[in-house]
Amino acid sequence: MEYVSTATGTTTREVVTTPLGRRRSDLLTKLPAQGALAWVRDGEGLVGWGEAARLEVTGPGALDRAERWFAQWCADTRVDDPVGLPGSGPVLFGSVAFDPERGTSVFVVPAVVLGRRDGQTWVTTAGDHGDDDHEVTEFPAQAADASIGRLTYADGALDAVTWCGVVSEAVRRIGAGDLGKVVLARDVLVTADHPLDPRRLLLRLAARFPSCWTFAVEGLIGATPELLLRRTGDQVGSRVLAGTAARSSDPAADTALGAGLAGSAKDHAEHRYAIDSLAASLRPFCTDLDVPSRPAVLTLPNVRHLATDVRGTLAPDAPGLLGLLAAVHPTAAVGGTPRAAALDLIREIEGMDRGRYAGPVGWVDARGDGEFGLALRCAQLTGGAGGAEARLFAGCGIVGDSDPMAELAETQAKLAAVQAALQD
Ligand SMILES: C=C(O[C@H]1C=CC=C(C(=O)O)[C@@H]1O)C(=O)O
Repeated sequence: MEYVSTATGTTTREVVTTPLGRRRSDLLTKLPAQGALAWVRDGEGLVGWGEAARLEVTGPGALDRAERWFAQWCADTRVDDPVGLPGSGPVLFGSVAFDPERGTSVFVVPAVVLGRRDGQTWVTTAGDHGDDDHEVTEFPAQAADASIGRLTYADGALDAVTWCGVVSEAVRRIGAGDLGKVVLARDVLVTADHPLDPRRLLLRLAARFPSCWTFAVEGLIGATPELLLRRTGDQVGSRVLAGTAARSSDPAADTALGAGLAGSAKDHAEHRYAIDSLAASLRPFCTDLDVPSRPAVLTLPNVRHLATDVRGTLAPDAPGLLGLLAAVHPTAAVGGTPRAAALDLIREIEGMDRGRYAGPVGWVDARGDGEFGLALRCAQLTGGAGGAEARLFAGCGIVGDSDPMAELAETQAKLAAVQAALQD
């Protein structure tokens, strides 16, 4: 497909997608260490680097502004895209602040994108970049096995005991009838002996969590099991998670933990809030929305979750993907119910700036197709270029019968996803 903008009549930029046939090499090994952008699941997806365009945005209407900005960028660009698949042609990577009105959301159109879908691989180049930007470097996959030495952990905003006190306060507020559910998170700080190469972390996360979406945008790196919204044409989908159980290395105990989750009234209540919030905010934009009545159990190496896959058909006048994200985020998987009361309580008692943790992260293309997950099970690399520091995050849904110690243990099980990928 090729189209030339007539919006300005002066097309100066060009985006060219070139098919590369059926290749099997690992997309993540092609990334440079600096400015790595990634959205990969089970060997397919997109990786990008370099910046043809960039937008940092904060304040009311941040996502709608980003949507208009990318639409204009595409309208002013000559596109040559013979591949014509979701993710080919111009692509915008985004990492949205948990609170887009107060935090900064980052959007990047990469200079180079390598994509793979249904076994087909392509490369897209954007803007007036020299050949150097298009050169594909190779991070040796074995380098992911290299040690980064000792890791030292420190408390983030709150120590564990204080955080349990915050959970108790939330339980009290829920008991008092102020709200039904709130998600509370904590952070821990980690310092390594050697620089934290994002590619090492990405490769290790992708290998351990092939069913999760391994992502990187602006130093926020993780493998999330939760898909907030996928749009393909007029089809929209979401994988809603809430309700968690730990795993055990003892098979009988592990089976019992899984059965306990499947039968847990507390976890089903937590899950229901998340499903209802997504369905209520998405339904007005859909001609039909299929919400299964009972969740499935999703098993990951470190935890199990209650999971529901929601599917719908968008109405012809539905907003674009970024506009839809603005409508549905935050669901009660990361915020709470009622939404406004939960966000107020988070601001009042959580004691931490979430930044882009628990915000939407993913990509959208010029057709409006794209995928955004929730930035969970992630680390924000904080040490700058060649840095060896990171901030890790985990949160839990709190309902009326939550036990603070059990919630602390749940954050530890969730943090273990990134910790295991960092460690030797
Ligand atoms: C907020 C997080 O998880 C959410 C997603 C799945 C299960 C959750 C839970 O059971 O509490 C949380 O809602 C996190 O991992 O930081």
